[in-house]
Amino acid sequence: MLEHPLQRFFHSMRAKRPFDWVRFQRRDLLLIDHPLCQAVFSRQGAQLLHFQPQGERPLLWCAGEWPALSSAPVRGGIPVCWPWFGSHPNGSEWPQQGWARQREWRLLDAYADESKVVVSWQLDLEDWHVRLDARLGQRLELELCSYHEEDDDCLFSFALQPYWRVGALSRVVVHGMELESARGQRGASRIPGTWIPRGAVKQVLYHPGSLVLEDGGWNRRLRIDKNVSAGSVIWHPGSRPVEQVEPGEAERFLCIGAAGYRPGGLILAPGERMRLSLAAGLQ
Ligand SMILES: O=P(O)(O)OC[C@H]1O[C@@H](O)[C@H](O)[C@@H](O)[C@@H]1O
Repeated sequence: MLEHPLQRFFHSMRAKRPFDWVRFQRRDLLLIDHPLCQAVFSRQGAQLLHFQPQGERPLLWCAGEWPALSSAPVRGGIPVCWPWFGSHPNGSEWPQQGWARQREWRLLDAYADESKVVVSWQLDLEDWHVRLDARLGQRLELELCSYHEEDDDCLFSFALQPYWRVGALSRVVVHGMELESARGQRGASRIPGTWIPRGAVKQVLYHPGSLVLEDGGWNRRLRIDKNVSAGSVIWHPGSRPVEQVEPGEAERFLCIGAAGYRPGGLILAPGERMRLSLAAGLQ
């Protein structure tokens, strides 16, 4: 059995290296096959759906069956939430997590050399612009940069919310939380800061450091870095049924990402560039 539904393209690889396109479940997919990694982006949402460093198991989880409606977001990989994260501050009729996941992005650039693959995507929606730069090798690095050309300051938030593939959620421990629980306290570094996911979780933590996802099931440690000003978004549905997650599949992922977010939203001035970065690699 495949450990990721998109590994199928590399098992039967007739693809041109390092880049090729396929049409799959009503989406355009950019396949990347490089000596350092294999990866798949969807043009819809500029979503990195699959990433597997050479010699390792996949880092990302992705649903096997995608919505028939091609504008509906695929669950899995690294969704780009933009230009708002979570619910829209003004109304529930707006799509959860913004427009970016539904739209077709423009591929700006894709090239590779011995040490990396670089892929850049852009989405322009009237006066709003966002660019995603990805650098892939043994680890992955993503940077989002956004600005708008409205006349006034605007409410804004964005996030990269990865679904990390784990051997078994029940054997996961997350390290690095001590930085949050310790904020402002003396002797903080002595607080043992491990967190064991149990049940549903939905949180944004503010701390300057990295988190480490230790996966006892696959016996590996994933280090997750973000830019200092970003929050760490942590999400899992627990036993609640969620679209595109088959029974038992929720045991195979945990979302830990980066969010440029504050309750009520951030203010983005006209022309101001706001960046969000996320990097991850096995230790
Ligand atoms: O189902 P979606 O839109 O992909 O979002 C997944 C989850 O993402 C989290 O960030 C939100 O806090 C949850 O409310 C949401 O359910």
